[in-house]
Amino acid sequence: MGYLRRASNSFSIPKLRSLSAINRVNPVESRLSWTQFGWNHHAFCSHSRQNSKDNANSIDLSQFPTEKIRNFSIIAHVDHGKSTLADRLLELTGTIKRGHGQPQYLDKLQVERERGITVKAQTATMFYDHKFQGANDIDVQEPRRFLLNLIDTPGHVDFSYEVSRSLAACQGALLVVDAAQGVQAQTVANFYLAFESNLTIIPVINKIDQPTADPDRVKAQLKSMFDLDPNDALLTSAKTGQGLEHVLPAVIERMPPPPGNCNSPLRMLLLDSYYDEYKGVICHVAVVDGTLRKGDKISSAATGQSYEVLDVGIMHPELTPTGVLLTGQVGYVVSGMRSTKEARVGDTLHQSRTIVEPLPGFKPVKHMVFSGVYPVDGSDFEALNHAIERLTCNDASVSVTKESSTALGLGFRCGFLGLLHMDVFHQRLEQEYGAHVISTVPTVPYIFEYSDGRYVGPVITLCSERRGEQLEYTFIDSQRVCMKYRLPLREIVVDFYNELKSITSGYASFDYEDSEYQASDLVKLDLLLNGQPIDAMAAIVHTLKAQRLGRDLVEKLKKFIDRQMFEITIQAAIGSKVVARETVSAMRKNVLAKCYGGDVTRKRKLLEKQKEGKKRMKRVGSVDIPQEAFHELLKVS
Ligand SMILES: Nc1nc2c(ncn2[C@@H]2O[C@H](COP(=O)(O)OP(=O)(O)OP(=O)(O)O)[C@@H](O)[C@H]2O)c(=O)[nH]1
Repeated sequence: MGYLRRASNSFSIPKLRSLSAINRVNPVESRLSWTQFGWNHHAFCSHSRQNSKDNANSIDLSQFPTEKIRNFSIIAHVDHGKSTLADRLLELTGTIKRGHGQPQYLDKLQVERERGITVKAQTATMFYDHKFQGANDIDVQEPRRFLLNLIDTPGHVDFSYEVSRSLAACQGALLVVDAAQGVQAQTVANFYLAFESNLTIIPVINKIDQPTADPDRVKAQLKSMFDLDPNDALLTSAKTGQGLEHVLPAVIERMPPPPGNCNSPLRMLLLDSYYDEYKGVICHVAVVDGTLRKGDKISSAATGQSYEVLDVGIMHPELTPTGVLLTGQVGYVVSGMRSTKEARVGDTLHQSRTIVEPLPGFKPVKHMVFSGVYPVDGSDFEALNHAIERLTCNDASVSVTKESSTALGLGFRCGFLGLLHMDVFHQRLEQEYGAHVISTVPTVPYIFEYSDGRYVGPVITLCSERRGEQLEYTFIDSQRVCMKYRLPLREIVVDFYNELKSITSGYASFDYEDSEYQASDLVKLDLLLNGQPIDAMAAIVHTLKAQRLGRDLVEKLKKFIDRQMFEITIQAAIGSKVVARETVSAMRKNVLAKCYGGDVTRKRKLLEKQKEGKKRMKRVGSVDIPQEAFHELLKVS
């Protein structure tokens, strides 16, 4: 079994800062005396999905002061069952109909459904009636209705920015772990994200219906890695429904309510946004202090611009207007913002003409992979510009700057959090905006790590071949090991993950984070066509690998270039030194075809003239490089 996790000082194991204490601290315990209550509860369906539309404006949020609100996230490694668990909780509370025919309800994007992964965090508001019960069964109180905001987050490392932003609106997190697979890379990473945000963490061991489920082993891992009390773990099967009745009561009883002050001036955190053709930018917000009402005039702390609140409501799970959002509530606001530059994720929105201390916002994104994005057809530049504008409104973690290339024309240099993120971005551009793009070789620095038992040898070899430096080697249990490496990003950016998966039969998982820059023996490898450098194909490579890579690149490029009437040279060069060369020979026109017999001098003259002409063509001739060449070369370099 394999396991791979990130090389990070801040995430190194063991890192056990009184976790048990944190998990038990409930800031409002004394106020509500919750600790005296045991388990007992009933799920009352309060608002069905159908109703949510009919009940627009009829949901009275004033019934929900902060002590009746819980904001929590579901975090986990990829495929451990977050979205399925979210579905079940939405059904349990009547927020969506049971058997709504659309599994992973909160995975709304086409790309999420096609790939079966969560890419965007999604919030849904649920209502749940809960009965607190005392130590003896007679002491049961009347059910109280709670407003629960559930945020389903992505599991893949490339979208961890989504997770960290979502956690800013939460006071607790359900840490879902697959009962058979146990703790994996993103379990660790997400645990620490939640832990560092001071959230109350409830471990949920899911998929206990599987024949290979081993909840006791997972409990032991949770204890040894995170110091989480095994008795606090909930055992569930989001598939069969087993154990789910304990989840929301645990959320209500163990997690604290949001801490804000309803009497303070309004402060809300802009969590996310997306563009709607009719309404303009729709912002997802968490009201930290005060109250927001439809018609209010609000301002952005970042830009100073003011807006009128045109619509406000909750995601129940679709947009459901409520006319108001109170302290601690999470919802949406439409305020006539027209562009992404106005809706800045992490911004503080407040009542106009009121001075407030801006909220801390979010850590700036660190882009790991940069790649050029160009329209396939140069005349589509403006359309691509528009599409990227709209898409970045919904994906604040992409950086975009305009750039131009002699080979590809006008385009954009985009920064991504990883290759999957880059891939998903391209797919969304195509699916949601019909844009066809060419992307250039990804460039930039990375860092990561992993582990495994049986497969340790090949993994170590792979890392050494990729110029990795081992930093740590720890056993998680008898079958799993966690290895930390420092690797040049360039070495893992293209096919490292695939190779890792293949040499470990898919068992290894890995995570990474950036490390500081390091001095290295690097050169710029240029590709030249007829002596002209193709800037979009230039690469920074390690000196030791430059020659081999140069040879691979020119050989590969040769396959994509059609023969012309003139000879084409393809070269790889470091500065003025050519390290590899290939020639695409010219098609030869038979200029002597019409010379029947004739004297030798005339034939020679014709051949000389042809040679001259070809030289000229070679000088002025331009060579078409098909777009597949860019994709194929990306795989080589
Ligand atoms: N046997 C079993 N399968 C489950 C259970 N919960 C989820 N699954 C399956 O596990 C797979 C992954 O579930 P998801 O809910 O998409 O996992 P996720 O954690 O949201 O995945 P990402 O969004 O990609 O991070 C799906 O095929 C589910 O049907 C469970 O309790 N038991």
